[in-house]
Amino acid sequence: MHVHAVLARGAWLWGRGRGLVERTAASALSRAAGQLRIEQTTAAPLSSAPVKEPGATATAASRRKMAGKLTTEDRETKLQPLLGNGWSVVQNRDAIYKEYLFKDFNEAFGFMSRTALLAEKMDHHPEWFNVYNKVQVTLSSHDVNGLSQRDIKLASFMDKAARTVQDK
Ligand SMILES: C[C@H](O)[C@H](O)[C@H]1CNC2=NC(N)=NC(=O)C2=N1
Repeated sequence: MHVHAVLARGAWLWGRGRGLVERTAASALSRAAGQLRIEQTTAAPLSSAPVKEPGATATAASRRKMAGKLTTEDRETKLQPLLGNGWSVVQNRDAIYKEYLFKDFNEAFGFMSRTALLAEKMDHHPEWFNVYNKVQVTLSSHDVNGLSQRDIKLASFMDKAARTVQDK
């Protein structure tokens, strides 16, 4: 083969090789994107699943009561245990506050991820602030402008989630 023909064939093969690499990379990317879409599709029903609240089988009257502000009795029986576990009542607002400290960002974010899943299911979201290993949380129910049973439930869950990620 003439030297030019060899060079031309070499260049053609090189171009083909590059094309193959690019096509392989592109199909890997689209597979990854496809997986992402699948994950999003399968995750969607979970996040929009109806919430099974503890009061789901209660009467309409008791359901209304559960959704409302905590009563004085609730505050003694349900809020007190949280106040003995790092939560404090916010000044000038019917809300509770706690600061969680983790080993690192990974632990803090794991805690936030676990919390986010329940928060979305409950349609009840924490006000929170994270820097590195610290998560500051305020809980209150905007619709009743104060503390409700939902804050007790979310606070208790967050304490459990924090212990779970810290034990790992
Ligand atoms: C429209 C929507 O259901 C409400 O805004 C939800 C969303 N998340 C919420 N989160 C909190 N913490 N309190 C609420 O009252 C509340 N209400």
